[in-house]
Amino acid sequence: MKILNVDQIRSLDQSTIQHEPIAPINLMERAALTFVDWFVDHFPSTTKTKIFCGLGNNGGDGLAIARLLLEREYPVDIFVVRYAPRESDDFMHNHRRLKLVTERVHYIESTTDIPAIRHHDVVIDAILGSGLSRPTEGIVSDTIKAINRAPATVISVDIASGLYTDQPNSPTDVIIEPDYTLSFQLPKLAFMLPKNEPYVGDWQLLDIRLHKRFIDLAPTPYYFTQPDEARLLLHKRKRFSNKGTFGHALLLVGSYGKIGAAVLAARACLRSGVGLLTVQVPQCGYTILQTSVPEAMCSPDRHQNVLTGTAPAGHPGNESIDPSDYSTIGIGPGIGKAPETLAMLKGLLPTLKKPIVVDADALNLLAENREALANLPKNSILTPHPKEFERLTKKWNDDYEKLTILRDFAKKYQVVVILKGAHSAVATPGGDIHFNSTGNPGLSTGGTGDVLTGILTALLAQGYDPVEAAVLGVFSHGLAGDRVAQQRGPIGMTASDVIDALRWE
Ligand SMILES: NC(=O)C1=CN([C@@H]2O[C@H](COP(=O)(O)OP(=O)(O)OC[C@H]3O[C@@H](n4cnc5c(N)ncnc54)[C@H](O)[C@@H]3O)[C@@H](O)[C@H]2O)[C@@H](O)CC1
Ligand SMILES: Nc1ncnc2c1ncn2[C@@H]1O[C@H](COP(=O)(O)OP(=O)(O)O)[C@@H](O)[C@H]1O
Ligand SMILES: [K+]
Repeated sequence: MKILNVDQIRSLDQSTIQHEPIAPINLMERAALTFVDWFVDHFPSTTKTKIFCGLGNNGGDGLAIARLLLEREYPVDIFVVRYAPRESDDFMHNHRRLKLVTERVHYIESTTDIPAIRHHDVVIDAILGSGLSRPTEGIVSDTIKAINRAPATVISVDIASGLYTDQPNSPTDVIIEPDYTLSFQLPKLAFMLPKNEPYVGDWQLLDIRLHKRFIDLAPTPYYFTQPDEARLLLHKRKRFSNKGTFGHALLLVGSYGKIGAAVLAARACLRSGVGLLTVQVPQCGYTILQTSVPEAMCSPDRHQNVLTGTAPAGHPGNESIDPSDYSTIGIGPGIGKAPETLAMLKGLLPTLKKPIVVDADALNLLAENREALANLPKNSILTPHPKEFERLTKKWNDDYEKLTILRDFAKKYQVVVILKGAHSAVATPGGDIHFNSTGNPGLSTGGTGDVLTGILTALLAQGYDPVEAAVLGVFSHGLAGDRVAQQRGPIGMTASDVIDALRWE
């Protein structure tokens, strides 16, 4: 699914009006009806509802919603925030229609007009929508502050009033903090960004049947992965396949005290369909790995003997291993940053000809030795969390600047970068970003990133295109986390639970 910018959203509305064709006021009515359908599913008709409307089309939506809820006998009060002398045409039309059916339209011109909002009230925020062009001020921001202070449930129509759709807000901006945002047709870029969490709440899309062909043709670098899109990426298995069909992956993982990372990555790799797996761990991990992951072959690094105490602390690499014997390599989880590990990484990269997966301390080592980044095989997948990405690049002032840095980095090094977190962002070498739609805060626990590395390594080994592997991999990883959360709640989820919940169908 595409994410369009605010100018494109405006053109999309116009295109729908022209091509369907449909009168603007009827499109607004359709939007209001879809909102009301959701509302009646979630709140009983006894719900005391206060609808705050601005003077543009978002306010027009609010007025239409008010009329439709009154028809369904909800106790509704309407508050129009009169911050300017002019209203939009569709606002005025809906205002006239509403006045014919209710007396309960109130006007807010000064703070004394702002009503008390009580605990069981539900507030619908239709003050400002995607037409926001400057920070809120005066009576608009006073009303927003009053709504934010109130103990009521708040639902924003399309987008929280005061939140920009696709540009940064300043930290001093006054913005509605909703419990829900019900947004029309397509997600807004603002919903993908961590700093906006308080201004988005639980967001959902309402399908108002905007012009599909316009959306199909609209150019954008931003996408939001839908379940059917992810499923289409999945390779079907042929009846006469054998383990050789699905690649031989090599994982370079683990160090003393971090063999668990190796076990998790290996188990996830096997659960993601790899044909054969070899895991290279330091000598100290040999027995652990062979016992806990019997399906994997283990190639212990013989430099290391923890019993004598003379062993190197890190992951110096096993000279008997030839990278060209493997379909791909996953490197990083638990390897540490010892000098011999750095030497291994620096020696390995120039010898590689196929894309690999780079995670965790391999990324931190690259951050400290940025000249080695140029040796990454093209189309490799890097999986930094935000702190690792900052080490690889620089500090950003806001989430939008972070997206620019992310796209530039992926383009410069011709790699796929998965910036992990809620709505993990997959940046492609072509400069696009695919935001993930699965996952939950239960995944914020040690080891889930190692699981992702195992998944991605398995997908590359099976011959998936690296961008498709990244999009499908983060989607399936998040979905596994969602299955676990559904069964036992997000708190207490472990990385092993996520592996067990992986399903490829
Ligand atoms: N055009 C359409 O066909 C549809 C539009 N829809 C609704 O229309 C909304 C967009 O409507 P508009 O473009 O009228 O935008 P808004 O309703 O956000 O209002 C924009 C108006 O407010 C003013 N304004 C901007 N920032 C302000 C601020 N900080 N303080 C005070 N005034 C400010 C602008 O100058 C403009 O006059 C969407 O969010 C959605 O809710 C929906 O009805 C779906 C269909
Ligand atoms: N709040 C969240 N919502 C969705 N996914 C999350 C959230 N927190 C973490 N994750 C996911 O969990 C994984 C954590 O990876 P990482 O930070 O590398 O952990 P570790 O290094 O312990 O394995 C990533 O895939 C990330 O996207
Ligand atoms: K709004």
